[in-house]
Amino acid sequence: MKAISIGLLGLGTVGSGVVQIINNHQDKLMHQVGCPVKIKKILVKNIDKARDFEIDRNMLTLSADEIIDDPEIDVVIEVMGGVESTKEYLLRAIRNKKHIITANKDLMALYGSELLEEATHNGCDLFYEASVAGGIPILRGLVDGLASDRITKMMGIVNGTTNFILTKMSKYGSPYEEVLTEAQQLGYAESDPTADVEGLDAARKMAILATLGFSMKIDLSDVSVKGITSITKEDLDYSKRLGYTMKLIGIASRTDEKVEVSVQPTLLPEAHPLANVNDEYNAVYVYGEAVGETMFYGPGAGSLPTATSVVSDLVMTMKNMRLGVNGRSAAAPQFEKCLKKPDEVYSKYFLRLHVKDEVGVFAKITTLFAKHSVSFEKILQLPIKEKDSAEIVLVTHRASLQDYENILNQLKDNALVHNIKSTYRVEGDEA
Ligand SMILES: NC(=O)C1=CN([C@@H]2O[C@H](COP(=O)(O)OP(=O)(O)OC[C@H]3O[C@@H](n4cnc5c(N)ncnc54)[C@H](OP(=O)(O)O)[C@@H]3O)[C@@H](O)[C@H]2O)C=CC1
Ligand SMILES: N[C@@H](CC=O)C(=O)O
Repeated sequence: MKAISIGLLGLGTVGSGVVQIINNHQDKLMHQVGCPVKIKKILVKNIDKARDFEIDRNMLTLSADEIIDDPEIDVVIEVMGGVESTKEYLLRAIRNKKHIITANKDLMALYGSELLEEATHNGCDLFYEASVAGGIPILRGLVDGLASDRITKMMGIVNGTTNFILTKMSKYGSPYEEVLTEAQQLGYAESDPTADVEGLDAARKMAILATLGFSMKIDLSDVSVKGITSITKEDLDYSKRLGYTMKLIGIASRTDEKVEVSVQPTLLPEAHPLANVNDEYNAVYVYGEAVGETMFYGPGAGSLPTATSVVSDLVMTMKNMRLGVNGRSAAAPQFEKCLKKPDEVYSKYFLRLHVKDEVGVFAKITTLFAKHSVSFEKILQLPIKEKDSAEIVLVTHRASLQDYENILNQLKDNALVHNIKSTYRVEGDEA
């Protein structure tokens, strides 16, 4: 019985997990697909690098061509990262009739449709389950499990690194830099962690989720993004005091055929299930018109969890090979994209202001909000050390983004306001 031959691009955090699962689960794979699975070659950047697991050095190569042009290799697994040259490697591999499995959300968010089209054209599979939420089978859940439903909203934590950082900062008061280093050491962060902390990694995942969930081509540039770098200890303390937990939340919502996709630090009521998703764990709520509310939960990053998704894609590809039905992993988007305008996006907002400490200031601020029909759900007014200043911390009732941005602009120009310290979205009381 001929073994399925794999070429692996990358042997880092995810790649080493893939090797481990394929080697340790041979019996299970054999049972699932009816033939052995063998990794033939592995592309790395540095052959002499010390690795904390055993690997036959003869399997390692510095030349991608040895994998892409090898006619014996059936499936290319890409876990090296990068965009432009990685895209060229995968396009060439597809044209050489190799099936592709990738964990690369940077690539899929930017060039997913082009790669999927090329794969379909060449009768090849292209699966990318690990690109969103690591070990959680969310893409298959959307595309297969909820295939019969109309998805209206997806909301969740889709970046393990930032969830790890926010958990440690708010629960234990750990310093940001220290926890980021820990997340890097644990293999959760991207090679350049800026993508994690600036929200870009989560935005790529939300673009992929929204494209699949809404059958609409959502581009990365359609996602509004704010990361966690400006969150302060004071913000976390005030959030707690008001009964909230801060999380980096991605939302993709659709009303009629208009959509909003965003990633931003968000306050959730402490009892909200997403508020209790901690460390590197991810969770995504998916609301369907027929099914109602579903929640997908699990490890969002790390070697073996992510590799589990990669190898599950491999099993799917091999089953398709046995049935002779490869090349059907892409479904063309069904709907035209129409993004919501700021006056169609509604939320509550947390706002922290430093104002002049004088009689009547609070009433004047309230009046400014009231002019835009925005009222407050919670409010704290506190003296601060700075001379002549007071701090106001408030949470609004639901308001349109347009109204809220107009209010912020007026506050910036108001002589009573010394400083707008921070503002965050507040979610979680309604679907
Ligand atoms: N880490 C995680 O938890 C998750 C990661 N992902 C995605 O999986 C992919 C891999 O991530 P991860 O394993 O963490 O990354 P690592 O940095 O740990 O590993 C990258 C691997 O690719 C090799 N490599 C990188 N660039 C090149 C190049 N130009 N030529 C040849 N080899 C190269 C490296 O070689 P060498 O070993 O010699 O340095 C290394 O083995 C990324 O797309 C990431 O976004 C997805 C979900 C979760
Ligand atoms: N850096 C990513 C890895 C998985 O996609 C994360 O932290 O979620």
